[in-house]
Amino acid sequence: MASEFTPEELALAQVWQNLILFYKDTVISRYSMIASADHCPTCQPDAPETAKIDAWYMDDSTDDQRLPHRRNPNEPCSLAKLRELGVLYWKLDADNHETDPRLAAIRKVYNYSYTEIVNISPTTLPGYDEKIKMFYEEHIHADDEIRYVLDGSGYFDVRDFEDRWIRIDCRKGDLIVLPEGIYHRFTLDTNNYTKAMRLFVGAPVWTPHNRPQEEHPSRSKYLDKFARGAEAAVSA
Ligand SMILES: CSCCC(=O)/C(O)=C/O
Ligand SMILES: [Fe+2]
Ligand code: NI
Repeated sequence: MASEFTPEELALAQVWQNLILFYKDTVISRYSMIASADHCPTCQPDAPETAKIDAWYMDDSTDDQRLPHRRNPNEPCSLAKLRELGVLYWKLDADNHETDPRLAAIRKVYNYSYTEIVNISPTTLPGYDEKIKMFYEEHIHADDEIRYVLDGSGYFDVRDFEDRWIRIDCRKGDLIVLPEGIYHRFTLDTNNYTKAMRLFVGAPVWTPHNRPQEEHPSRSKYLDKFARGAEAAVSA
C-alpha cells in the first residue's frame, strides 16, 4: 500500500522525532537531576566551614607510599580548596549504610545506581600487589570516582592546578567524589585495610588512564570546568 505521506513529510517527521528524543534525553533529564539535587538539603556535600576532613600538601620524599608524607611544618589543605578542584565530600553513618536515608537520597539525586564493596588488604583483595600498584599510578577516569569508606582508612591523592599533590585522609564514613578528568591515585595507609563502597552511574567502567592524558576529552572537560574559574580568580 502506498504511503499517504510524501518522502519530504516523512523526513521532516523523522527530524522532529529526533529533536524530541534529544530534548527528552538531555535537557529534561539533566535539569530534573539538577533541580532535585538543589532541592534536597540532606544531599548537599558537607560545607567547607564545618566539615571534619584532614588533607595536606605532600612532601617530596620517596619513602613508603603508605606513610602520611606531611610537609614539615604541616601544610593543611582546606575543603574549600578541594572544592575548587571539584572534589566533593560527605561524612555519613557507615555503620548503618544499608538503611541510611541520607546515602539513599544522595544515590537518588546523583543517579548512583550501581554499588559494590571492595575489601582492600593483603589477604582479601585478589591480585593485591598488582592492584595496589595500579591504584597508585597517577591517572584519570572518564567518569567521576565515587568512593565511600565503610571501614578502615586510606589516602586519595589529587593534583592541584600547580601540579602539587594533596593527600586526603579518608576514614570510615567518608564519601568522596573525585571529578572526571582529575589526576589522582589511591594508597592504603600503614593499617593496610580499607573496606569501600564503589558507586557509579549505570554500568561501571573502572579503566584508569595513566598520565599523561592532556589530549583526553575528560581531561579537557575537567580543565574547562574547574581550572578556568581558578585562573579567572587569580587574574581578577
Ligand atoms: C578505595 S577504592 C580503591 C581505589 C580505586 O578504586 C581507584 O579507582 C583508585 O583510583
Ligand atoms: Fe581510580
Ligand atoms: Ni581513580
